[in-house]
Amino acid sequence: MLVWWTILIVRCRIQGDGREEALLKHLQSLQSLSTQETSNLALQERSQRVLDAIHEFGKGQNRYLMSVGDTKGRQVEALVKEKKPKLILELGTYVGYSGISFARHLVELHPSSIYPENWSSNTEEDRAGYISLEKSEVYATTARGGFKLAGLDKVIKVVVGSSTPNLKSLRETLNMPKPLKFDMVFLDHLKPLYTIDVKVLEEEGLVGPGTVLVADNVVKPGNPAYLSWVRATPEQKRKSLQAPRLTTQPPVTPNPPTAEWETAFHSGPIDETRWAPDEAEGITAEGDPGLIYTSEMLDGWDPYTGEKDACEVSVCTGRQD
Ligand SMILES: C[S@@+](CC[C@H](N)C(=O)[O-])C[C@H]1O[C@@H](n2cnc3c(N)ncnc32)[C@H](O)[C@@H]1O
Repeated sequence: MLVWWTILIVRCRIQGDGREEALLKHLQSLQSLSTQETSNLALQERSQRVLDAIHEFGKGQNRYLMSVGDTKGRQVEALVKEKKPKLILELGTYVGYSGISFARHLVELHPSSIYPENWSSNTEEDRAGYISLEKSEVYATTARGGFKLAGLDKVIKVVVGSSTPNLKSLRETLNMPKPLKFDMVFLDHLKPLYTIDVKVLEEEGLVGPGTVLVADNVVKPGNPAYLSWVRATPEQKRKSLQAPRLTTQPPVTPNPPTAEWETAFHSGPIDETRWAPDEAEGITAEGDPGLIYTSEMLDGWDPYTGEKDACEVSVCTGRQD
């Protein structure tokens, strides 16, 4: 488990070894993705061609791409169609696979909404759109290229920078007046940042009753700190916040077996929810412990290795004062 954490952390920190730039060149060279070939296609078919081409590229030697993949991706797509979110936030764009998979449904679901190119425009308008945060400029460039080929460059806005400080200022960046919030958030960036970043979103009112949180990789490598936060009751969360914040990282623990979740929660969310990693850049947050989520795992598997993995889907159903 520790090995997986380490691999994922290292993977997520690096700017790539050139495979992501190579992917963009490859996509742009494919005749099947040229404007000539795709301009008459429906959005679903056009975007699917790009997804298939990304997936095929990732099968090559030393070309593993850390995308959500087909099985988990389709489950989240079904959720998008069911919940009909207007505003979706993604943490961790990478080369854009998940962005293409999920954002392509927005246009069909909300054909008469405005997809602002410039988010500083009129805040009264009925906005829909997909905002994706990515730390690496290199990955963001590849993703933007893919979004254009898929016909989604007007629907998806990529914000480049580190998640935690950018989430703090996101309401301002997007000129989103209160109480406007995200209807869906897909967390797929640095795993130890999930908990602190959700707490920042809760504090900023960018998630709240009605929001659906979807967190990838909660089995491989596992994320007990995050699961503790979204599965705890308001009482448990309030109690845990009375304990002092941790200044050093507690030992990384695997997900407890299902039968032991209750015990793990017995005295509030486990220790890691009170610790923020260095990558949070000094930002701390207590979240909004009054928010109530119903939370469960959607089982799936890794697109290339076939290992079991899952997304945690947490629907915020209300607030207890
Ligand atoms: C697993 S990949 C995302 C895969 C993508 N969602 C998909 O399914 O196609 C994780 C991404 O998170 C980015 N990342 C890591 N730490 C980040 C941070 N603090 N803020 C924003 N992005 C970060 C990495 O650069 C990487 O592109």
